[in-house]
Amino acid sequence: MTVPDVRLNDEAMMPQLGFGVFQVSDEEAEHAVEVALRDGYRSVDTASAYGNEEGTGRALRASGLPREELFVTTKLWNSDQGYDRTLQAFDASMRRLGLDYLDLYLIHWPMPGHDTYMDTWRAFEKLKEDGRIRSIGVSNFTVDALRRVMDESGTVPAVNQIELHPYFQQDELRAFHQEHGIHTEAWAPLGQGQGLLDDPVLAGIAQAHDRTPAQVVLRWHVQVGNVVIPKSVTPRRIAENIDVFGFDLAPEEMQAIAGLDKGTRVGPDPATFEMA
Ligand SMILES: NC(=O)C1=CN([C@@H]2O[C@H](COP(=O)(O)OP(=O)(O)OC[C@H]3O[C@@H](n4cnc5c(N)ncnc54)[C@H](OP(=O)(O)O)[C@@H]3O)[C@@H](O)[C@H]2O)C=CC1
Ligand SMILES: O=C(O)C(=O)[C@@H](O)[C@H](O)C(=O)CO
Repeated sequence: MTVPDVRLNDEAMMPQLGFGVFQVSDEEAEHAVEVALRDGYRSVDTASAYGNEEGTGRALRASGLPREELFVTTKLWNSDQGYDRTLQAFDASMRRLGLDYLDLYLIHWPMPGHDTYMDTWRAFEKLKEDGRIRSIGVSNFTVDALRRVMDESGTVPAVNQIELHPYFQQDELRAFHQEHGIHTEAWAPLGQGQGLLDDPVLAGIAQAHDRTPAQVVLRWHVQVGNVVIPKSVTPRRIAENIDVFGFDLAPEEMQAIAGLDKGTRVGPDPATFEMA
């Protein structure tokens, strides 16, 4: 299974579908990433906060795949924000991953009340200038935080990784990303497996294509243009989730899914999430 790439605003290419490892132990991540890489995934999304960078790194090395065929993302946790702390946290993540460069580094949350994301971003720019990171981006950033990063640094984040699924479609933020050349990456693309996958509209579309509701949701993301990083530790689902490039949703099916938006999150609100 080959996944198409998207071109980021710094000209780097990123697979449109990757593999997420939130809420997966280090050992489980090693096994799940090995399965995913065998099934054709080439992009992996981890974070220092997930506690599984080491297992992820072991699986990447065990795959024997050339480094340039892999796209690895990790994230700077909230308690490491600030210029010097970021440089140290990056080194620690790279040691755990066992990599000598990173494809994409994200500020995990803006924590606007702490007011440290600008210093953090300057460290990201330095790491990119030094060739240690290919692309720098953010996660859970609001329009206000994105504007400030762009206005004060002059650098446009390559990616904003945000909660996004049919029940929480983020039209306004996606439009802002499009206007400024920021790529939208969807976390919890399957709504974290809660409720969404039982939706009767998705069930009907899935039945019409002889696919599963999860495949329909992931196909919707792909056709909308999002980068997606579904997580699973179940081998059958890992294979199913990457098998979404052999069918198309019709305009009326895309429209029906657009109509499912409830504006309800499964995760924290970035405007107020300050956990450090
Ligand atoms: N930047 C951020 O703040 C955040 C980033 N993320 C990133 O995004 C990734 C994806 O988001 P995540 O929160 O994990 O949620 P997802 O939307 O990917 O859902 C994962 C859940 O769905 C289940 N599932 C997966 N595939 C299927 C399927 N085909 N059919 C039915 N159920 C399925 C999984 O079960 P099982 O594993 O048991 O198969 C798991 O319970 C994370 O792993 C992480 O990398 C996530 C949260 C926040
Ligand atoms: O998974 C992530 O990447 C997250 O940041 C979230 O899970 C977040 O830490 C959270 O949900 C805390 O309750």
